[in-house]
Amino acid sequence: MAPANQKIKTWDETFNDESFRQGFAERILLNYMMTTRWYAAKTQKVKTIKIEQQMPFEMEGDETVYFITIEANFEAGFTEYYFIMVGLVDEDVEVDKKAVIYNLSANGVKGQVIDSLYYEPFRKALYNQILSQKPLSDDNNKLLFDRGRALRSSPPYENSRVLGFDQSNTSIEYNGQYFFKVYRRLFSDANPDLELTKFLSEEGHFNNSPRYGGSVSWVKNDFQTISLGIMQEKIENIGEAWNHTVDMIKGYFERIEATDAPIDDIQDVPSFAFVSPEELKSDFRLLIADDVLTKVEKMAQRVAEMHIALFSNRVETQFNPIPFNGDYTVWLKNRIIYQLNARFILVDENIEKLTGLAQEYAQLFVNHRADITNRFLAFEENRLNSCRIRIHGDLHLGQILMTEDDDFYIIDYEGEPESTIRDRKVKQTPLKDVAGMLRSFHYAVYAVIFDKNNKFQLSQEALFEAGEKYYRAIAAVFLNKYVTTAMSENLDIGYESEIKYLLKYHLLEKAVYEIGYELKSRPDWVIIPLTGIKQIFED
Ligand SMILES: Nc1ncnc2c1ncn2[C@@H]1O[C@H](COP(=O)(O)OP(=O)(O)O)[C@@H](O)[C@H]1O
Ligand SMILES: O=P(O)(O)O[C@H]1O[C@H](CO)[C@@H](O[C@H]2O[C@H](CO)[C@@H](O)[C@H](O)[C@H]2O)[C@H](O)[C@H]1O
Repeated sequence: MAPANQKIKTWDETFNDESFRQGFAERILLNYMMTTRWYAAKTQKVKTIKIEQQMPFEMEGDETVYFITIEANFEAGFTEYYFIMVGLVDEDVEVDKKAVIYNLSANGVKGQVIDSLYYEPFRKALYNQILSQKPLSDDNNKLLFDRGRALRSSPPYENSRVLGFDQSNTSIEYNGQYFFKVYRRLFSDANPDLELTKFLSEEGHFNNSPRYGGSVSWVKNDFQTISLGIMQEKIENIGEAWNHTVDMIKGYFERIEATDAPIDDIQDVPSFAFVSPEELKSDFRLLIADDVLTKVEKMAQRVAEMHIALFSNRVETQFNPIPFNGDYTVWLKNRIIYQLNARFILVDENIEKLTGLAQEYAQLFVNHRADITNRFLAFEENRLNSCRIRIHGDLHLGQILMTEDDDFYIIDYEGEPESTIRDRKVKQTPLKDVAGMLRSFHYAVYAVIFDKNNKFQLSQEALFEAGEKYYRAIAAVFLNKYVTTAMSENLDIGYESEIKYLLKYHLLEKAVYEIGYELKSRPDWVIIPLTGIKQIFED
């Protein structure tokens, strides 16, 4: 085996050889990326691929890991950027199979080229670099390491592990207490997740979002800073609010069945009402369960507090609240109409593959094309006095972690996956997030009804009726608590009619977005947003 320093030299020379890097990107990296969860463009044909930027990171013992960005141009005419840290380890170093990109054999040196996140000594070095905040730079680029509030006391490195649930990102747990999310797909700007997590933690003093622990960013030039990863406090939790809500809804249907409660007699709360739990009839409260209402109120309170924090900076243009105006209206309508037209095409292409109720509702959606389009085009900013702020942008029950003491933490501020980075940062009404939450409760009701593993005695018609009553009651309790909390801190969301107007708008917008998301990622679920749209039109 070659001596260690020769190995290092060979790796450095090899990696800095332009023709090696080109072949590596085209023949090796692309194949490797196809095996990962985070490479989003698996179905797209790549036209060209290259290592766009690289920055060496020297570890103890002179081992070099390269931070690289990969530029992939697709035949369909778009470009995506990805991020990976690659290093060379000896053949006998045991690493997770998932991490091995390639077995290198060059100039008598053999080793494994790996995704270094899976290499503990590298994770440790990365952690220490964040604590030290020492930048790395060369002639063209700079990598910045920032340490935030959660790591202010510089807790020494103890241990780390790659967490199993990587999707679009890869997450590392440090010292059992910190959560480091590495962004795999890069935007040509700071990631909203980083901007908002840092703001809420360091400035907004919102306690129910993970405290900001630090970040790694690539500064390309004076105008472009690209987020590579964010360190944050790990929230001890008992799972996403989604799973708990689904269980709560199952409990509701089971109680109806167990008590033979006539569904017609269940209280009918009007759509978009603001109702406190005490205003619900006691027999309905028993069916829903009081602790469920308490949890719904707590979630509403936390969402309102997040918005109050995001509303708190009146000075910095990045965060200050602003009014509705013509530019926003043009942007909003263009974006929605573009998305809507794409949805009609997508539904049309898929309608024959759908069956039963899903096909029936998809046909209804297509038949309502003019009506839906007109609702979006009717947006009128002149009647709006409330403000726009930076918002979460993709809020739903899966973005809320529940704790053992029945509290809730809001995570993942990356925004809607389909939107461009610019669109994700446009200030919008906070009621868009509220609409996201209401859609999520509606989703949960129908996810329970359509889940074939649930063997309810009630007919589907009865489940729909009971489910809609449940949804309207939960939505009313959520809205009541949200609005009361928001108003107590003068969060400018407008008065009742404006609130309802904006909510209706964004509920429809969200459901249209969801049709596309479901048809592309889990077509069996498209029935849920289609039911949502039908319901919105019946209201
Ligand atoms: N700060 C945190 N503390 C604990 N768990 C977290 C934290 N942030 C994220 N998670 C866990 O990681 C999962 C994925 O995180 P998320 O931010 O939604 O990443 P992605 O955008 O890749 O889906 C969450 O559902 C949650 O279980
Ligand atoms: O969490 P992501 O940012 O990846 O959001 C995407 O995936 C979500 C599903 O995981 C999707 O949310 C939709 O399904 C949820 C239940 O699984 C439901 O709670 C949401 O209301 C519904 O929108 C989200 O739309 C998508 O952007």
